[in-house]
Amino acid sequence: MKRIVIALGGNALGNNPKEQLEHVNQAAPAMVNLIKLGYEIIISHGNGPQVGMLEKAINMSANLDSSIPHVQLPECTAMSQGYIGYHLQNAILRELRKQGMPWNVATVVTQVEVAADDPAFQNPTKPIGSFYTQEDAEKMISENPSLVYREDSGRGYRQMVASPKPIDIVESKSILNLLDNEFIVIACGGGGIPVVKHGDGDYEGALAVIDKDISSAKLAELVEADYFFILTAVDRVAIRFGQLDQLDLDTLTVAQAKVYAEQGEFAPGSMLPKIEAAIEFASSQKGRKAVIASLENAPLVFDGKSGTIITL
Ligand SMILES: Nc1ncnc2c1ncn2[C@@H]1O[C@H](COP(=O)(O)OP(=O)(O)O)[C@@H](O)[C@H]1O
Ligand SMILES: NC(=O)OP(=O)(O)O
Repeated sequence: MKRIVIALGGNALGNNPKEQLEHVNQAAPAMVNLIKLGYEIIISHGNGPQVGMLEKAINMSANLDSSIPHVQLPECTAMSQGYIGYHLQNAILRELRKQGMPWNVATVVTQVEVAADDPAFQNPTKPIGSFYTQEDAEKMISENPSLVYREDSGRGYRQMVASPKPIDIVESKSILNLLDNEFIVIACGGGGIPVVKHGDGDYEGALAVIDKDISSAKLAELVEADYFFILTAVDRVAIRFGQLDQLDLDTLTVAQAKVYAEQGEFAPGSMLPKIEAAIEFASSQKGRKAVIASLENAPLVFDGKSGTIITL
């Protein structure tokens, strides 16, 4: 049976529980339809806005009320996996029931190993949380100089955190076992909880947020996927993005994508990791297709009528 990995963008999931429910409910029928067509699906998702919201909400409360503990990024990613997985698995289960399909759904709390000496720990590039004006961002930096805020794809200023490269999916055996037993698996949420492996085999959480597109490419490799859909907030990858002469692309070869990436066409921390993940997947084996498209138009995307297709 052919396998499809679907990576859902954290920004495309909306800014609050109500919006998130609407977005996953809208996408669920199209995902279940893929199962009807004979594919196995594996779902991953981002958590940029959500992990930032959790981290800020809990730590601001902890600053005001000593009975509330401070929490760090790995715990916040774990929470975001539960929060997003809960909505996703319910939306898919409801759709499966409606269609009388006997599949099960499971969200796997997934840890992803990173290297303790990854240089990314010294150079924060992953945008998390809400978008702010430059003035608000400068105010927050003056209150806490250890924070980094930078502009994110013309959408405003966001907090930047370290984003080390994923090395290995700790729960890979559980994911494969669930797939072999007819489960729709939701895994690697928020790129996975970043962990460093110690000599004794124990894992320790790392202060970072892994890019979910790069982790999803690892997930696609693990499950030997045939297709890799990266669903975000734009219909297609563009060159000259945001300019008057923006050009949306229907197709992109790996070679073209590399050239455009070198020319700086894709914003770091947003479109660039999607392109890198698509290149990694499409290059790994001839015939593999990666598609970057919008979550909102998921039915059209799975029908081949929207999105940018990246092939070797
Ligand atoms: N060249 C480009 N083509 C299309 N979108 C781009 C490009 N460069 C930057 N972007 C921006 O990247 C965003 C996708 O990244 P992001 O919001 O981080 O994704 P996610 O949905 O995974 O959270 C798009 O919505 C768009 O605003
Ligand atoms: N963790 C992560 O990559 O999240 P986004 O897709 O929301 O940026």
